[in-house]
Amino acid sequence: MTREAGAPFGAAPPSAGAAIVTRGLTKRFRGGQVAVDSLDLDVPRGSVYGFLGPNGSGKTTTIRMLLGLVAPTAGEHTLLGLPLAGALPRVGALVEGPAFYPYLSGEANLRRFDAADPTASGATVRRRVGEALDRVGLGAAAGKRYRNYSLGMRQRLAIAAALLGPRELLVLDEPTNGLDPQGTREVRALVKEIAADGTTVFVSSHLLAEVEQMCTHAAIMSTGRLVAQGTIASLSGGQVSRVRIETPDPAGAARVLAALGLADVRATDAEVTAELGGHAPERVNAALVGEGVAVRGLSVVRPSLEDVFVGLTGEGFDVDG
Ligand SMILES: Nc1ncnc2c1ncn2[C@@H]1O[C@H](COP(=O)(O)OP(=O)(O)OP(=O)(O)O)[C@@H](O)[C@H]1O
Repeated sequence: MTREAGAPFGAAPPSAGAAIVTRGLTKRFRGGQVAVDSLDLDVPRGSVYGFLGPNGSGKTTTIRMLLGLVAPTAGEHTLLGLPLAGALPRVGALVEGPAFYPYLSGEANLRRFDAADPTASGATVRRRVGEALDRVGLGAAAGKRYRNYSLGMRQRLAIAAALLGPRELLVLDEPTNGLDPQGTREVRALVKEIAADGTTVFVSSHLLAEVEQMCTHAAIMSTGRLVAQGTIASLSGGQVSRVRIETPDPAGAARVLAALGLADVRATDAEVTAELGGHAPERVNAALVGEGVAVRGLSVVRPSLEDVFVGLTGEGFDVDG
């Protein structure tokens, strides 16, 4: 690939508003295993971008390449439209969380953490630590010892450590992993708050439901390859919605749906489903009732990211969380 003067890449120029762009990003470990295979990511600014894939699909390796912690075998990337060195001061990251001292307070831990950063100014540390603690909702617990923090508070402190400077992009590797349900809720809410303040958040997860709840966009990884990316709505919209009718008269309902022109009508003992297509559910209901078919329930089943993932890869997925 030839590099044009002034342009980060010679081919497929990234959009101006991109927070992260990768082109052909590849990592092959010694021994020949390809952990990440020619990855082309486009992460828009302002998005909460879910980087979704089962364990071992290459998420952590990608994040480590994005942050310069491991060298790519091939490919290129920019953060905030800049090469890595220029961008990193504006990027906060949580990868394999920082180790905190259990006997020190949250505030003292952040001060120690900040002191280890040669680019951080000692003159502003008090203010920056205070602001980071407030931002993650730990202002009132700043003086409490770390060992007395709940799991959610510990993870929020780790995120505070990533927010000790002004950040335009926050990269979080599986931030809810190992948390209890309360901690998980706290971290998800915090991610949304940080994004609402205008920071782009790139967050990896192996949990589909989590990405659907928390993110505006997603990329789906499978064994090192990107199988889809886009807004959550566009990813789910690639598959068709179905209407489901609960009825004591499935045969009658199936006839009405077929007569209306709905495709793929399937009847069981107590319900009928069909592809909704462009039909309005209320009209389907009216037609059924008009034809004397008793309707106990009518619902529209929208495809989830799980359906998309299974359709694209044939693999199952963790759906809890
Ligand atoms: N240093 C390494 N040397 C050799 N292989 C590695 C190394 N690091 C990761 N791998 C392999 O690369 C593949 C991708 O791993 P990676 O950790 O990036 O996946 P992941 O999606 O983040 O999964 P997890 O959530 O389990 O960390 C895996 O098969 C892993 O075993």
